[in-house]
Amino acid sequence: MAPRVLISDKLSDAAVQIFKDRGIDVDFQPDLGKDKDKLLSVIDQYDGLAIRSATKVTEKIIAAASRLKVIGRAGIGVDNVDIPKATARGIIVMNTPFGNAITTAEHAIAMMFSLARQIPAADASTQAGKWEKSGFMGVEITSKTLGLIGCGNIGSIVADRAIGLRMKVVAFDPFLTPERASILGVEKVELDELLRRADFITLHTPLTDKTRNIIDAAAIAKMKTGSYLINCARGGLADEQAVREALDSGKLAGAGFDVFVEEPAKQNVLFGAKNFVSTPHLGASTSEAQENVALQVAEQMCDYLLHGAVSNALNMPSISAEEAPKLTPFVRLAEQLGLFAGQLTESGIKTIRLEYAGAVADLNTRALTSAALTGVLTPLLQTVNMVSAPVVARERGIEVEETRREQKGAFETYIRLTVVTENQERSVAGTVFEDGKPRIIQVKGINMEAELGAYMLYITNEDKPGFIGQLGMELGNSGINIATFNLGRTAPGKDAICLVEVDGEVPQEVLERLASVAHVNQVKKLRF
Ligand SMILES: NC(=O)c1ccc[n+]([C@@H]2O[C@H](COP(=O)([O-])OP(=O)(O)OC[C@H]3O[C@@H](n4cnc5c(N)ncnc54)[C@H](O)[C@@H]3O)[C@@H](O)[C@H]2O)c1
Ligand SMILES: O=C(O)[C@H](O)COP(=O)(O)O
Repeated sequence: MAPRVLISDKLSDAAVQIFKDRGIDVDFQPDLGKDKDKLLSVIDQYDGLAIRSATKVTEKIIAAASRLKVIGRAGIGVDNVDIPKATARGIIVMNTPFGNAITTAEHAIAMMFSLARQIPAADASTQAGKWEKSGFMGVEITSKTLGLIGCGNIGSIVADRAIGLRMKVVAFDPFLTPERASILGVEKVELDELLRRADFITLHTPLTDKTRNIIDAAAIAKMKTGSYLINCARGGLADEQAVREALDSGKLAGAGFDVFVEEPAKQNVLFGAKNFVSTPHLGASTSEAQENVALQVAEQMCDYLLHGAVSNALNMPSISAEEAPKLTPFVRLAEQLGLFAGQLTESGIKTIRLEYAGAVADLNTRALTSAALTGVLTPLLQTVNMVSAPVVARERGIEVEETRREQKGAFETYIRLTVVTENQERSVAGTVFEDGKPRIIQVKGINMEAELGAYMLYITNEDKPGFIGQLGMELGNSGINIATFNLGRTAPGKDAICLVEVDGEVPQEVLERLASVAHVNQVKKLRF
């Protein structure tokens, strides 16, 4: 059955066409996202949800989204999605981090000019027939200092445009390296210095616990009298009440906001203040940007739903469409190794170690580790997947170690997974053969070569004559057909491991009989 996608926000038609062209069943309901109850009642019918900022993907929506695999945000900000809850449910959340960056940067620059020349107020006055030529004295932008708070994708485009306008640009961004600042031509400064020096301040950070109210009354007090504030990033970065007071007192000569604490902002403390310019979250609203983000989100969602390729996910390592076919058999192998070890593990896991040797070490090992963790954790928690497994492991205090090394030993490439518990350390290694099928090549240091079928028996025994015959007889007498049989041992007469693929479920009483066969130490059934 084709995957089903719901578009619940106003996205360009280009997205609908892409979903259709790629064989995905798509419902385009641009206003549905605003109706929480309606969304809640239909969300269980979809594998994918494409949104902008109007759809709020809350914990409740996620809990009801029993089929949902991917949430695609046609845009940048994902503060309308409960990412931890989506991650816990194994739902990928992806965005389009660059598609509307230029457009939003241009909006910030437009705000700056609007404020400097009071264009909206002058327009209203002129069209009202007042011709107040002396009432709208402006300021020049050339040679003024622009203070960027946040110098990522959008902030750096704003910097580039401002430098082109002959402004001096200073930036506060703890993650901006001096090298990057120098490439951009901006001066990296601390926040207090920025507040003190800037004539125009523009906000370009996400809304986090650290950035909420980054411009509050105390910050405004440090700003130059007569400076200007622009917020085209997120409502809540500036304290709206404090900004209103600063506009009223003249501390701020103007403020331009595209975003508000509460949206849609039908009423706001800032409305009506002198030289306050506002737009209704239009930062990304150009036809170019909307086409970009719609195309990109639709392509990304299709790639994931149809091929497992992951790009721009916020809660999962990327897997490109090119690497997905190469990676897929190793993902399967990593998961099988994890399932193998997970089913044999009965006490609390302290550490999971992954060793990638040979060519596999050059693949996307973060994705492979996520797959291996999924396998280990699945016997404990049925609902875990590649998105949620790393988080679940971290929450449970499991240490995950990854090493990569040159090829060593008989196989060109392999993955070894070791599970360390309170009581023991158990390792299992595997590779992918030419036929693309995963094989187990070593269990607890014992070499073998086994394909894993749906029903397996894992038997540890002493290597003594007659064991195989007796095992075969017990299974035969119980009507259980052996599909494949693989043996390995440390040395003749010593510890041995037997992996048997059978054609169906092995009942408990048969397991007990097998466990009582001479020289058998342990019998376990495994499912793959
Ligand atoms: N108005 C709109 O329509 C619109 C459109 C697109 C994006 N946005 C918003 O613009 C903002 C910036 O987007 P972006 O694509 O540039 O994001 P980005 O992740 O590329 O850049 C954000 C920058 O903020 C910096 N940062 C994080 N915490 C900080 C802190 N405490 N102090 C200073 N800097 C900090 C980061 O290091 C990063 O460089 C986001 O909030 C996004 O949601 C708004
Ligand atoms: O984060 C974003 O991409 C912007 O806020 C744009 O939001 P919108 O897609 O709802 O216009």
